[in-house]
Amino acid sequence: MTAVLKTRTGLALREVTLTYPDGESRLTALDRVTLEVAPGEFAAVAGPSGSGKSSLLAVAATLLRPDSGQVLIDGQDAGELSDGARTALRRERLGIVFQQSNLLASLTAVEQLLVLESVRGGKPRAARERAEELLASVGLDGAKQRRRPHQLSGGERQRVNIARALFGRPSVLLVDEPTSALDHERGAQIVELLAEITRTHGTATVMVTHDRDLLGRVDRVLAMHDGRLA
Ligand SMILES: Nc1ncnc2c1ncn2[C@@H]1O[C@H](COP(=O)(O)OP(=O)(O)OP(=O)(O)O)[C@@H](O)[C@H]1O
Repeated sequence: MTAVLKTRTGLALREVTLTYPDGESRLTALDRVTLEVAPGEFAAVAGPSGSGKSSLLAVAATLLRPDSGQVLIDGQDAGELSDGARTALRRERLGIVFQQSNLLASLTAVEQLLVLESVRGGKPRAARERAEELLASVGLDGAKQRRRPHQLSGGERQRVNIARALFGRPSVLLVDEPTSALDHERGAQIVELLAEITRTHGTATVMVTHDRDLLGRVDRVLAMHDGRLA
């Protein structure tokens, strides 16, 4: 597989404000949020329910356009791109792990990764090897790589999600509540895995969580309250 050379500077949000319609007025979900996460840095955004954590992730993922402010991925201002260019930026530079596992029920673990490659049009054999290596690196090997989602545990499904997010060699890895469906020990293992991935893959990683017990392994904790970062 030809590696795409990427200039990596990570993620930056500058004075980002996001509002939602709220009856006659608007609700401010993000209030002038500024944040930088460097390559190889593991940051957590923690805060109570409704404080704006998922909104922050959606804006960083370029899935929601802020009312004002800038979102920069490896220095590229997402707001200045066409829809097509923004989709390409997302595909080439972002890895996103959503709260709900959105694995496809009919596909095996390894196929969950390969389905992305069929979209990208790379070489099938190299892609399969890379998919198998990535799954092994997140702790799924052998027969488990050939299982479908319902034949895997919640923690194993989350590992497939993470491997899938890494498949496109993202610069920025965005992870929403990765441990919400897991017990404490398995949750801690997933956070440990994300810390290791951040180091070995050099991603700028942002994990959203409301579980303060899981913050021991991160480099930086950003506290979110009422749409603001402390
Ligand atoms: N699509 C929407 N339309 C209107 N208001 C919304 C929408 N999505 C979120 N909100 C509101 O924006 C605020 C921030 O929500 P957000 O989901 O970002 O918080 P959160 O910190 O992720 O919460 P949780 O931990 O419960 O997932 C909340 O007041 C929420 O009710």
